[in-house]
Amino acid sequence: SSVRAVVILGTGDFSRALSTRLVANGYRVTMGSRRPERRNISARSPHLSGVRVLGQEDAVAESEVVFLGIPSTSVMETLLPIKASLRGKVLVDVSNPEVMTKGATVAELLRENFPECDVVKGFNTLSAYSLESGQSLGSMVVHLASDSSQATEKVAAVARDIGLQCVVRGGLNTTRALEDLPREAWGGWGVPLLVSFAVWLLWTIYGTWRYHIHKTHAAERWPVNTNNKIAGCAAITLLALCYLPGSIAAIVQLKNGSKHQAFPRCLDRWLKMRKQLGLMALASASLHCVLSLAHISPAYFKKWYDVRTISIPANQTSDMTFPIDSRMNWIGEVTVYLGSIALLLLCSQGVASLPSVTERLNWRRWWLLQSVVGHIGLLFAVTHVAAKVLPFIFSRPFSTSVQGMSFLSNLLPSFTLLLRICLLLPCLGIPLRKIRNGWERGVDDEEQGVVLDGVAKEEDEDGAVCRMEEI
Ligand SMILES: NC(=O)C1=CN([C@@H]2O[C@H](COP(=O)(O)OP(=O)(O)OC[C@H]3O[C@@H](n4cnc5c(N)ncnc54)[C@H](OP(=O)(O)O)[C@@H]3O)[C@@H](O)[C@H]2O)C=CC1
Ligand SMILES: [Cu+2]
Repeated sequence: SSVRAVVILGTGDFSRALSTRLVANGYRVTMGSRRPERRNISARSPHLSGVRVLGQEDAVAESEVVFLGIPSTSVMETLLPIKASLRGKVLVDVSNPEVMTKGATVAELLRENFPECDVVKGFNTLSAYSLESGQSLGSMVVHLASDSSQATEKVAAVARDIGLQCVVRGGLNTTRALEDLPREAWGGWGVPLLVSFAVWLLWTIYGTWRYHIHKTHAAERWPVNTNNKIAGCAAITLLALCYLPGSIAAIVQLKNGSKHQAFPRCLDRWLKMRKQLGLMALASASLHCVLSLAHISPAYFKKWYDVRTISIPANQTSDMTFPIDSRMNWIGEVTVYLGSIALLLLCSQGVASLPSVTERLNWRRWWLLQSVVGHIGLLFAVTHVAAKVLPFIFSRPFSTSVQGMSFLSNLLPSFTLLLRICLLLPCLGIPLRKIRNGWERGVDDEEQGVVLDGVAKEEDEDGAVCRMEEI
């Protein structure tokens, strides 16, 4: 069914944005207003020419599909007086309540009060701004909920006509969840942000104590010099926190002798936070890189440079020029190199985590990027920090090295890496693969039909879905 005419009640931001898209796609749009004579919509924008504004009751006669672009609080007072003329219409509730309300949603109230109408809830997750200006409309998704599949299809057809994708969510009893969607402002970022903040705070406190109280560096070195160390430590800590839970999950599976048991709740939540933790690691590493570039010089990184000294004879009488060039020594070069590669690999992770890229990766490439490239990135990061510590570890008291931020910050990442290497050893790696191919301890092997030499059948491999805990 192709509805080529649409009615929109209200002349506000949402109504005008939706009209712009509809008009551009050849729809005849009629708006319903409380004061139609004062709403010269077609004069407001050249994109809205041809849009007619009528009184609310007159407007609804123009199409079967009526979008309710009015505040949720005035939906009932607007519609009840014109109930008779709404008979048989499809009412599209786009509202997001200003305040959280308990009890029935607007859509549910509409169903109750307008039994002769079909009610569809949707479009509320869009913003008027993106609707009006969105260039890549293909990636914009509308969620629809309704008790009537015909009504849903009519609204979905309109949405598809203006370049939107539709997700059908179910009946009107799911509208509460739909209204909560835009409210989930943190969208899975709440806990990871808190964790990142805690990691940063910890290193800030330690770094400030270490350099400005214990070592008496001048306070003016705090913003760049000290913060650079803090950012580096935070980055590698967050990176470790991103890859540690995958290995812990593997250990849990080995211990259970099965992959069919649920992980402990906290591990499960930790596994789901990895993307966000990885992105926070990337942000911290980028800051570390910028700050490093800002002050990389022999004055700050003595140990990384061949420092040239000149001696002037005491009885010098005439002017002399001394060319001084301080090149980086091999420690400096290697450290910067390893750090740069680590950042590069981390960036590739960041790009791969963009939804538009993730959607286009098949599971195998995704696994390669997230797990293989990710662990190589961790390896580079760990060796980058180790290159700062190891060359000097014997030339100064061990207790001094241990207190250093580089040494401390590398403990957890090294442990994470070591754990992963252990899991690659045949004695653990082979049982783990068997478990991930479905083998269970304590179940008759013949009954399971799993390849027992531990090498998964290659044909199984490509058909399988990516297993989250493998990363
Ligand atoms: N703006 C956005 O980004 C989005 C908005 N929505 C939803 O769309 C609906 C409209 O939002 P939006 O366009 O931003 O709001 P606006 O305040 O910009 O517009 C609301 C319009 O509703 C009409 N209206 C009818 N009755 C009343 C009343 N009692 N009080 C005030 N206005 C009334 C008015 O038109 P007139 O004066 O001509 O009668 C007014 O222009 C809301 O339910 C909102 O939750 C959903 C997704 C995104
Ligand atoms: Cu570094």
